[in-house]
Amino acid sequence: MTDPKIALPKIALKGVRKQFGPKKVLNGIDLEVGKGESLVVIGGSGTGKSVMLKCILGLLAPDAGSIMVDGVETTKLRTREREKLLHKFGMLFQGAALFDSLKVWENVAFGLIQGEHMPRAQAKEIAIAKLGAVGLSPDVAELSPAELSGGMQKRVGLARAIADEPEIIFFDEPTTGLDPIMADVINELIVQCVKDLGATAVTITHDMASARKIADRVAMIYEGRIIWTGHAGDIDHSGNAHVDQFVHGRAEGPIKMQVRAL
Ligand SMILES: Nc1ncnc2c1ncn2[C@@H]1O[C@H](COP(=O)(O)OP(=O)(O)OP(=O)(O)O)[C@@H](O)[C@H]1O
Repeated sequence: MTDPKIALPKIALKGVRKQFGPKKVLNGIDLEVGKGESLVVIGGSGTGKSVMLKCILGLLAPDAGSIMVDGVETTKLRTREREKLLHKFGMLFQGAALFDSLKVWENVAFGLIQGEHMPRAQAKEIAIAKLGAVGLSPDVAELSPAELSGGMQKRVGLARAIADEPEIIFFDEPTTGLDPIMADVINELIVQCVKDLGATAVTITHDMASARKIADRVAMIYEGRIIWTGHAGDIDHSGNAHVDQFVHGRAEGPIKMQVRAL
């Protein structure tokens, strides 16, 4: 008999809804991410990609629906259980979100020292090793984030995201603000780090070059629902007019952009 756990998705969302006042942002999200899979979520600005990630992390409570991680329902967890769950996650935020008051290595080691109460010397050793994994030399460890270029800051953010060797990593717009070559370097590092860790990855991005490089599978969100999922190699012949328009960046098509300020 096969073990049912083998087929268990790492993350499974079913009927997830979230609205702010009258504004319905998530309208019944159904999505599964397999263990060790790299899923890229694409979709226009303001379609709810970040809200979806925040719901998975428990930073926002969905109004309805189920979110399972490793087969465990997470929407009703108590604080302590949620803290335990959060140890499974690493996150690379849009804009890297580093603390300028801390040195680079202290940023990387932040979760190890604060979350796991690891001694500073040991955490520093790990931080320097993780900086090495993203191509930064030990002398960078002593600098302040303000002294680094945008690409280097992203590398530091990536080193921080992997420092704790998380099972799941979220990447929120990892290439925003980078030139195309540095974006490609970051994409390659993401692929390498995720592979080395054997982690499950969920990336949200508008950058199709990044999606093509990072994704095993792509999901498109539109009007609060996942309207298409498919293998990364299928995005150019998805058979879905919304995906086609987005992937090729056409102004004309079924997706109507809000051009006036709200
Ligand atoms: N805490 C909040 N309170 C009220 N509205 C919110 C809140 N968080 C998000 N929203 C709204 O939800 C909608 C979706 O936001 P979200 O940040 O998820 O979009 P996104 O798809 O990640 O966009 P982008 O690609 O531009 O980052 C937006 O209209 C936003 O204003």
